[in-house]
Amino acid sequence: MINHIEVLDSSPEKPVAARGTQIQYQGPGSTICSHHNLQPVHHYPRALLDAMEQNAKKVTSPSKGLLQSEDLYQYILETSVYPREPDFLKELRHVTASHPRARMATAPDAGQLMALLLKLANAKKTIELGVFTGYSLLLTALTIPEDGKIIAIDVNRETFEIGLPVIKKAGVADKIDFIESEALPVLDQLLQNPENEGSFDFAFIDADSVNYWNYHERLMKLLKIWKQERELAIELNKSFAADPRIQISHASLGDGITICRRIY
Ligand SMILES: C[S@@+](CC[C@H](N)C(=O)[O-])C[C@H]1O[C@@H](n2cnc3c(N)ncnc32)[C@H](O)[C@@H]1O
Repeated sequence: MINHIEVLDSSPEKPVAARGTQIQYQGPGSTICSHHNLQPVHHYPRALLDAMEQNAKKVTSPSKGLLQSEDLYQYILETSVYPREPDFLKELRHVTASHPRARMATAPDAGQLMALLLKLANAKKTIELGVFTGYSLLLTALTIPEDGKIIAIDVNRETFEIGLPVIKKAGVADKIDFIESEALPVLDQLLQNPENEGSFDFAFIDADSVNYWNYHERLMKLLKIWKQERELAIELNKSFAADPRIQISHASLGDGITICRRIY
């Protein structure tokens, strides 16, 4: 069962003090996160750094992902990603393409995964650190429900404004509270209000990698703690029992199986 999700973008193209990606999954009451481990680059073996450089060269435009072959990456984009990419996101991607730092934008294949995680987490209240022109922000806004909210923080409002017309056209600008600021003080300010503790369903961290650990520590307080599976199961069983639209059989098999038949 996935609860809140913290996603940290760990592209090696970012101006970072560390390289390497750690992906972590914890079971029930879970957190999924990937982040740079905080070792300076020179702590890595030379051979590993050389291999990383070779990989970076092999993957050309758009040079996202860790695939060894550009053809394979293109195949994935063309087969599974572009056909399902919402038109407003395509438009935002094209608007961003001429920007000299266009490569900072979330890649569409990463976006596809992020949309899935947002849905799996049933995310409604989210926070994003590092907006750039807004690809991941628009994706989040399109994915969360009508009454969902996103706090989006970036030091640079100018780049946010490049994508803003598309966000407005998509009709999701009302879900976004953009804050032009360094991310850390905003997180600290959010933590001043106890109501914000444990209130966010999803966080996307895509700003300055040197601060990822600082962000992570604060987000551990801001993100929701998911109820344990047992509590959820008890609540769910109560709701099933009270739901007149279904006929149920709660069988004492294993640790319990409920079979529902829709009758209304
Ligand atoms: C990789 S880009 C974000 C890409 C974006 N998520 C997207 O999908 O296009 C990183 C952004 O982080 C912002 N940034 C860098 N340091 C920051 C900080 N300390 N606080 C807030 N934003 C920061 C930069 O201005 C830049 O727009």
